[in-house]
Amino acid sequence: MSETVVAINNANIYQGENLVLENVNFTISRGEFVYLIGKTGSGKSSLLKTLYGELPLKEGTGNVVGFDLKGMNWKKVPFLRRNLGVVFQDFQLLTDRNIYENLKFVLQATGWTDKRLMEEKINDVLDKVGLKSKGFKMPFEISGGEQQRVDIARALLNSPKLILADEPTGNLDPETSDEIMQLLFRIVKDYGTSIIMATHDFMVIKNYPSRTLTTERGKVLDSATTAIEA
Ligand SMILES: Nc1ncnc2c1ncn2[C@@H]1O[C@H](COP(=O)(O)OP(=O)(O)OP(=O)(O)O)[C@@H](O)[C@H]1O
Repeated sequence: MSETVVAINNANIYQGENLVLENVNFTISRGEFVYLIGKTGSGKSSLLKTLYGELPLKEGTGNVVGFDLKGMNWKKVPFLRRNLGVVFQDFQLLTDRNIYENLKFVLQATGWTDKRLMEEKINDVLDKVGLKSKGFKMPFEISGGEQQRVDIARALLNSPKLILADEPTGNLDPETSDEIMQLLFRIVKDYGTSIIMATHDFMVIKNYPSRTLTTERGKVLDSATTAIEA
């Protein structure tokens, strides 16, 4: 039996008083890559926000990397986040320091203190994303694709079992998107990380087919259990 990293059962997802998604049910196993697609405003971000504790789960049950979402105390949310990697399209690096120092800043903010361990970890994640020799570069000295790689490196810092990626190829040209997709699929294969990636990029889905969750008319359809067109 493979390890379950996300289990959502009979969940209703709200934005304030508004019900956005109803009766959501899905599980994701270790090492699965799952797309999250759907029209603008159909609830993708709301679902991702629920998974990383930004929106409370009011109805139904949810477990993400061992954390119970239902009734989660806000004090626990940082611990959940430390066990997740989050990648956004509009991620901004701190412009006053190089890439290495940007990553060190994140480690320190999540409780790391040992200098040698931090150095090892930063070199490790930069190596994983193919930027080992670029740690000394300032943010303005690297390309959009490299910035996205740094964001993925940042997401890997705390060795998460699950990465949530919201449109990670949204601002990239097709060739650079392709490189980012290869990197994400390699992370899944090599480290058994699970990834949920929200996207509008159908070229990417065509070139890298995988299980797909679709938000549509207040429901989440799952290609693993429903016959839907991706
Ligand atoms: N902070 C908020 N407060 C109130 N309503 C919100 C908020 N954010 C989103 N909504 C509403 O919730 C619904 C779902 O929005 P959501 O952002 O989850 O959609 P989405 O599928 O991620 O869209 P996009 O593809 O544009 O990112 C929409 O009706 C939206 O207007």
